[in-house]
Amino acid sequence: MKGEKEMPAKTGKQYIERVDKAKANVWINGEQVTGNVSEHPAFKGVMKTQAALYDMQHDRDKKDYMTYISPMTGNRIGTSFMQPKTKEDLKMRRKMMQEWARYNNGMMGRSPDYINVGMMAYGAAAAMFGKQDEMYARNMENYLEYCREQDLSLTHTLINPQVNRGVNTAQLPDPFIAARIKEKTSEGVIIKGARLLATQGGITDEIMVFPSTLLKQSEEENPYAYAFSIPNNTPGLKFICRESFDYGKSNFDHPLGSRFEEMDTIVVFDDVVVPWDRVFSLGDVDTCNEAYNASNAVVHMTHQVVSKNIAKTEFILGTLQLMAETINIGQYQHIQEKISEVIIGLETMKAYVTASEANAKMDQWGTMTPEFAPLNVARHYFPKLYPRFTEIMQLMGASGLMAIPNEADFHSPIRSDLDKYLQAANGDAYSRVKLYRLAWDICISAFGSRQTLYERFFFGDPVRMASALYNGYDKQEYVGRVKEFLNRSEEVVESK
Ligand SMILES: Cc1cc2nc3c(=O)[nH]c(=O)nc-3n(C[C@H](O)[C@H](O)[C@H](O)COP(=O)(O)OP(=O)(O)OC[C@H]3O[C@@H](n4cnc5c(N)ncnc54)[C@H](O)[C@@H]3O)c2cc1C
Ligand SMILES: O=C(O)Cc1ccc(O)c(O)c1
Repeated sequence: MKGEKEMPAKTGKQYIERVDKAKANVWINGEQVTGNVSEHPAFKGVMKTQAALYDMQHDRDKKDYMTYISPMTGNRIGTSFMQPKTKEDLKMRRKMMQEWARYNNGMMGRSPDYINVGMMAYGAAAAMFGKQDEMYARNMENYLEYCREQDLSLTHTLINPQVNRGVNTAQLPDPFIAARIKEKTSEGVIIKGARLLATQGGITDEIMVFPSTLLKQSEEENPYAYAFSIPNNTPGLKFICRESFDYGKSNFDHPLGSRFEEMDTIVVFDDVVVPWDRVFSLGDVDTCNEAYNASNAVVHMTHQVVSKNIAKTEFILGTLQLMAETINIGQYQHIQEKISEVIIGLETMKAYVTASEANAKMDQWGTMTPEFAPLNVARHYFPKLYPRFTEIMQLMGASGLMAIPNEADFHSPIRSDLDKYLQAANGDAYSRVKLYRLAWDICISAFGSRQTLYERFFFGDPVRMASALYNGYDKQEYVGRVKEFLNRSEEVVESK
């Protein structure tokens, strides 16, 4: 290992300057963002938060685990890019990811560590991309190094447009609805069509365009089989945003939406030229289908997800308990039972992560890899838990979730009414409304509803994921035990 050199792990300011300077083609509310994206009302809150995450890499008290020394360059870089070699490395990486997650209360699912750990795994497993052409393996390896040493932020897009899920992509009315390979030239590969749903689309440096839901092994699927990454400002690339859930309100009024609104974007490729050195796989259905699992990217990304969900559950638990204390409902048994459900969820998530780290093993790519089974179960379980958490918040909050005048009301002539009628057993009206506005932003607002949808779907369709779990799980040992038991009881009957 070389000695420690400069520190390219970037600061928040560098993050913002880089994204602003890139001037990606982002559309929102019928208009193209032409000025600095970080000053646009839809993005400025979340970019400020993301900048704060990057600044933690430079915090004197945190930098020893938020960053590490790159064995390749001696640079001090972000820990989420680290290839773990020991169980201690995994723990350090979790500590780093949870530091970020606790800052955003688990409300930013696509903080850059999510893709960084996936990219680390793809880069470590680069050899698997080189089956058809060694160049792809080299590209993958070089790209990981580039992301890591430049501390890039990445969005990603894996899903084809939701036009007709009853047919294969190739059978849609127009073969260029789902983004596909149009042409290969000396410059690179020309891609045309669209993909969904790039969260953080307009506020990152680059986009990773990887395969998702399994492609069928057939000639007609080949143009849809590819993996590449390009800068968000590549000519022809366009991000179409949904309406923003950051309405420009204060932190008091919209405590979460004003800070953590990540945005989701539809990605359009209008004859985008992907340079050859950014192509990791092309027309190779097999490699595309196996990349996610065989590289163990799925395992490392799930390690991030579950670590993040621990922070999110802690925050839900704290909010519920504070609500119970504020209006004095903690003594009722059903309230205790409901909060216990969240405690059980929290302890379960913690146990899954602990087990995955304790049973971690070195994989074939030289990466210390958490045990997948507990993490896999956690990623199936949380989409069921989280909607229940928000339901519990509604059931405990009741009218309190609607008796939430905003900050302007507290600075108006009706203040004395608010102080009198919205006071709480434990707290004045202002702090009680502040808390209940937070609860509203968790379980009712557009921001909160999107969080619930996110937890249900962000890792794939839960129905098909459950089928994959069912089909991949070895059940025969248990079937055998039952058969053995049934036979055993017959023997007892016969011998009587
Ligand atoms: C808030 C949010 C953020 C997201 N962020 C990202 C991101 O950053 N990057 C990214 O790439 N993706 C992202 N996604 C997309 C996510 O990966 C998909 O939502 C998920 O994979 C499900 O795919 P789909 O939305 O196309 O649903 P569909 O596949 O269209 O499913 C719609 C419904 O039809 C059913 N269905 C469809 N096909 C079948 C079938 N074959 N068998 C059984 N049932 C079927 C499903 O069960 C579901 O009920 C995000 C999604 C959300 C909601
Ligand atoms: O690949 C799939 O089908 C599901 C999937 C996995 C990881 C993601 O980040 C994502 O958005 C969707």
